[in-house]
Order: sequence, then structure tokens, then C-alpha cells
Amino acid sequence: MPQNVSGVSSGHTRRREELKVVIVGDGGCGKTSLLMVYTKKDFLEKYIPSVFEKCVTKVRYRGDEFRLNLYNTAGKVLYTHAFESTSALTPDNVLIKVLDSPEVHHFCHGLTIILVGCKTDLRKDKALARKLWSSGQNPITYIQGEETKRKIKAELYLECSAKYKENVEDIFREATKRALAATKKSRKAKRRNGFCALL
Ligand SMILES: Nc1nc2c(ncn2[C@@H]2O[C@H](COP(=O)(O)OP(=O)(O)OP(=O)(O)O)[C@@H](O)[C@H]2O)c(=O)[nH]1
Repeated sequence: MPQNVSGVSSGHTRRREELKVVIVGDGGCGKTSLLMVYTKKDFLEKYIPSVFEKCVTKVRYRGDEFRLNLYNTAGKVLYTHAFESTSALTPDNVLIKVLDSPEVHHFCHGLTIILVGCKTDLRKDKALARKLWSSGQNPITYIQGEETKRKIKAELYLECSAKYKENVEDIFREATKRALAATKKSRKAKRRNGFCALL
């Protein structure tokens, strides 16, 4: 979610971009860990259910620096959208939860959605796989993740393991890239609309 603020940099007045990323997903699916590893390079094994939190970090993209406002929502209530790639959660559940999520409607209406499959390392966990099989379930595959992305009209499906710090940076780089592209698009549309209104 892009926002603009004025800033002064290197003696020149220039527009500094602020971007907003809201993370929603099931309780315990790994949202806080994803944020902690990205912002503090720190992974906690212990599960502490979170309440709504905000943190701010800076990100560099194509030589420019942007402010990333990161919002972590409480999973118990139910964008980057996260789900655990090995949980009982099926892609259809994701679809329903995403579309029904008040956070999505409140924060992300009309904006870029990235679906994230978390804890991919657990796909290799044999004990967990047995547990899932015994209840007739399977870990979610990459293909299922991609299908869900199409269903929910997300722009992108990415997978990560916060525990092993795999693909974490990529998620926020993609979020930055796509938020910037969305800003550009909406500015163009506004300019077009403004021109029409004057006529
Ligand atoms: N194996 C593995 N465990 C993870 C990973 N990411 C998070 N966990 C564990 O999963 C548990 C829940 O992670 P959180 O990041 O707190 O989950 P959350 O989505 O923020 O949960 P809520 O605060 O309830 O919304 C913790 O015990 C983490 O250590 C991962 O990539 N791999």
C-alpha cells in the first residue's frame, strides 16, 4: 500500500515513498517469525500469540531507499497473506479466510496481494507428515499454492522458511516492487482522470 510523504534528501526536495505491508494469516502460521527474521534476523522457536503490532524498516530498491511500514495482525482473528504450508489448512480455507478477512477489506481493498506459504522446512518433517497422513491430509504443495493464488486473484505466490531464513528477503523485495508499480499505476490513472475532469 503506497503512501507519499515529502522529504528532503541530499539537499534536494524530493518525494519519499512510504509503503505499507499488512500481514494476515492463521494463528501460528508464522507471520511474526517472518517479520522478526526480516527486520531483526532473529527466529524464536517459542510461540507467543501476537496482538496487532506495527514496525518500520527501510528497504533499498533499484538504488532508492523506501520506508516500509509493516503491520502484523493477530492470527486468532484471522496481505502479504500467510499460511502454513504443512498445516491442515487447505487452499480453499485460505481462499475463504482471505476473502472474509476484515483486515483485507479494511487495509487492502483494491491493492496488491501476495500469498505466502510459510514453514516450508516442515515439508521434510517426517513425523509431521505421518500425523497429517493419519488424518487424511497432506502438506500443501507448491502447485496448490499457485492454484490458490489464481483463485484469490493474488499477484504472486511465494514460499519461505523463517526458521532457515529462506526466501524471507525475497518476499519483502517483491512486496516493495509491486507496491511501487501499483503507486505508479494509480498516479497515472489519477493524472488521466484529472485531465478529463478539467475538460
Ligand atoms: N519449523 C518452522 N517453524 C516456524 C517457522 N516460522 C515460525 N515457526 C514457528 O511457528 C510458531 C508460530 O509462529 P509465529 O510467527 O508466532 O506465528 P504467527 O502467525 O505470528 O501467530 P499469531 O501471533 O497467533 O498470529 C512459533 O513456534 C515459531 O517458532 C518456520 O519457518 N519453520
